[in-house]
This record gives sequence, C-alpha cells and structure tokens, in this order.
Amino acid sequence: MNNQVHEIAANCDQLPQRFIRKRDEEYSNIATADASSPTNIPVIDVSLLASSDSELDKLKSAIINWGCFQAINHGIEASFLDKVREISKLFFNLPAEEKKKCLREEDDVEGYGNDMVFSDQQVLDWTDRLYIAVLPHDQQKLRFWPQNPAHFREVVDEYGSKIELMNEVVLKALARSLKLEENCFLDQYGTTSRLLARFNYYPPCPWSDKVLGLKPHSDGSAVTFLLQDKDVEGLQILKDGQWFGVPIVPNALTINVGDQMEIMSNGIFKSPIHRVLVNSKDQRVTVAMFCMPQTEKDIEPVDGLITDDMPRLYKNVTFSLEFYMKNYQHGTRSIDACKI
Ligand SMILES: O=C(O)CCC(=O)C(=O)O
Ligand SMILES: [Fe+2]
Repeated sequence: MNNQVHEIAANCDQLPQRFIRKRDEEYSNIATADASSPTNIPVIDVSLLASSDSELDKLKSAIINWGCFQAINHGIEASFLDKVREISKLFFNLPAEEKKKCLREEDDVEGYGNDMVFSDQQVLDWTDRLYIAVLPHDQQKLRFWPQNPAHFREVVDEYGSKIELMNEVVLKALARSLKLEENCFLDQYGTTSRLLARFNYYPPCPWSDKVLGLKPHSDGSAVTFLLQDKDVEGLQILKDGQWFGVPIVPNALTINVGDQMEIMSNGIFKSPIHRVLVNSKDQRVTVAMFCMPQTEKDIEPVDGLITDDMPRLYKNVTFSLEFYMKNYQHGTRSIDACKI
C-alpha cells in the first residue's frame, strides 16, 4: 500500500516521480479558457423543474452543452450541507493512524486510501479519498466507515436519503425534457438506487502545476452530485476543446451526468470529461455522490430514443465499479468499451 498523499505532502521536499503529470497523455492540445472570463455553467432552479417548461428546456440544454449544471433551490438546507463538509474535514484532518482504521483492502475499491495501482507507468493523483457504498443499506461495509467523528454515519445516511430523493427529481426531469415517459430512466434503476460516496481530500501541493488532483475522466455513475469546497476551486470541465473552471456557487450542488446516463440516453446526454487542479497553499475537500442503477442490472438506451435517424449507439451493459476503475487508471474510458 502506498503512503497517503497527505503524509507525502507533509514529509517530502521533492515531488515523487509517480505524481508528475504526463501532459502528452492528457489532452495536451487542449487550451484552458481564459481564467478571467467567467464560466457560464448553467444555474438551474430545481424547485421549478416540476412546473416550468422553460426551466426544463434550460436543463436539457445545460446537459447537452455542458453535461452539468449548478443546482440551486434543491431543498437541502445550507446548514446541513455545512455539516457534510464538516464531517469530511474532521475525518481527513485526523491523525494518520486514526484514518487508517478505514484503510482500503488490497482488492477492494471501498475504504480510505489513494489510487489503486494497476501498472508502474500509472500517474498518481494528488488526492486521498474515502470511498463507501451508502445505498442500498444492506450493502454498506461498515468496517470502512469512520467511527470518528462520532456523527459521521448519521450525517452520511441522512445525506444519502436526501440525495436519493433529488436523484429521482433530476431523472424524471431529464426524461421529461426529452419528451419521454418520466420514469424511463428510473425504471432502469431496479427497486433501489445504488449510491456511492467519495470524499475527496486534496492536500496543498508546492508543485501544483506538475500534478493533478484527479486525471481527466468521466464518471461511471448515471448522475453525480458534487458538494464543492466552500472556498477553494479546482474542478475543470472539458467543453468544445477547452477546460473551463467550475465556479463555487454558494449552497449549490454541482450536478453532472455520468457514463450510464450517456448510455441510457443513447448519447444525447454526454458524460462530461473533467479533471481537478490542486492548490499550492490550501487544502480542498469535496464530496461526490454517485447515483446509479443496481450493480446486477443491465442498462441500455431507452427505446424511445432509438430511431432510423438515431440508431442505437451502445450495447446492453452491466457497469461494474471494477470495470470502471481499471479503465480510469489505464487512462481509457469505460464508455468507449460500451459502444456498438
Ligand atoms: O473534487 C472535485 O471537484 C471533483 C471530484 C470528481 O470528479 C470525482 O470524485 O469523480
Ligand atoms: Fe468525477
């Protein structure tokens, strides 16, 4: 097992080779949009999605053009989001020995740790993370759940229930925005959602221009709900051949579709490629909630989206986490393996 990035950051005076980005492998021809020009990632009022056709159109164009949006008026109290941020920071700022009680095991993707290493060439991400299954409840592996802070489990369970409800609202709205029956995406979920939480901790890095917090990737979820750090930005999204910074919008959740939504929508909704830059002075903590169908469920493009003009683009697939992770660490995209 590697040392955690937190310890490496605290103890080394030279950047270990394994973290140095290989720019020729990561979309090197892509420009970064001028940092001074504001990024117009659409802001969607979730409370209007059930009643307003214009908000629904805005949602559709946000997902088609950006693959993501900033969700406001989503019904989760700002004070509760602060609690989620608080337990995350409390955990990551515990002594290393305490955090290691939740350490990922050799062949498991869940737990506390850094990248799973599949090859010597793999460039490592400048991040430590805690990855846990939150729903369905009977799939929680409590040995990976922190006992400290003491209210961690209670807060995460409550957050999971709230995100599950919002996921239903978003999935129904996405279906209606395409003039489809509103349950057509939800029906592919099976009887319960699968919800994975990833708590991301990016320590400050003196060599911030040489590393990435997360390499370019798209998410393996159907929908991802990201709670950004309150103060420190870092997420960038790829659009029209340029990287755009995703600003912090107070009390918003940043929502993006993942590979499974790209498949279910037969490619109309594109799972956006994104990456994370790290900060030279400040730590950054984010919480990503990945919502997706049950593991054993096959997913496929919705019938209504397959026409003579728009042939079926993806096979029936079961999108396992292991399949996704292997592709990520090899720098390939799982979604490409799902294309017909
Ligand atoms: O930390 C972030 O801003 C993004 C995290 C992310 O992309 C992920 O966990 O998949
Ligand atoms: Fe992501």
